[in-house]
Amino acid sequence: MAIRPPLGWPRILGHMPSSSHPEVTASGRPIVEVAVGILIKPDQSILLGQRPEGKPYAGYWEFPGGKIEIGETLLQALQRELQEEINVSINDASEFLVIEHDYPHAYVRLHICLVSSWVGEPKGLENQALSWIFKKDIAKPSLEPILPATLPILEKLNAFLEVAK
Ligand SMILES: Nc1nc2c([nH]c(=O)n2[C@H]2C[C@H](O)[C@@H](COP(=O)(O)OP(=O)(O)OP(=O)(O)O)O2)c(=O)[nH]1
Repeated sequence: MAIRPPLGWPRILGHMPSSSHPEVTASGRPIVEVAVGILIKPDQSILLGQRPEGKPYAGYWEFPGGKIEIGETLLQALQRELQEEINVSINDASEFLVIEHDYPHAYVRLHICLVSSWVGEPKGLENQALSWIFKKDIAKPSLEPILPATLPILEKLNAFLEVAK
């Protein structure tokens, strides 16, 4: 797993990570670019959702988000995924982390964004369960199982919130 901060990237999330010729790993696997949103309330609780039936790792907890389509900016992909999955609309987000993970089903690059303001009450439009996690539980939520690449995000977020307080 590789973790790197998105230093020097435009804060407006205006870049287009997906292309018709995706980047490939050293072993030739295409890199799937994914937009991930961490909804965070003023009390610093955050939203997790359970992956719906029919997807790889169904039932695992994750942050809302999904694959970035060709020609979409990161912000556009995040706006679309949050609307489709949890019925909220957003105008802005800030990049937090980029993480890559090699799953059996795909090699993914997660563009993780913090979302502190949205319109609408989050609701699982794909029949998925949603759960708010209190700040004190972010490092080790009691929800199980959690997607392998999502666990280090929770640890990084917890460390970030500790430093930022
Ligand atoms: N949304 C999301 N995806 C994550 C997280 N952690 C993690 O490893 N992933 C992986 C799982 C998937 O391989 C990939 C997201 O793809 P997806 O299958 O959910 O995307 P999608 O909603 O566009 O799905 P579809 O159109 O193929 O049905 O990223 C996370 O916290 N949130």
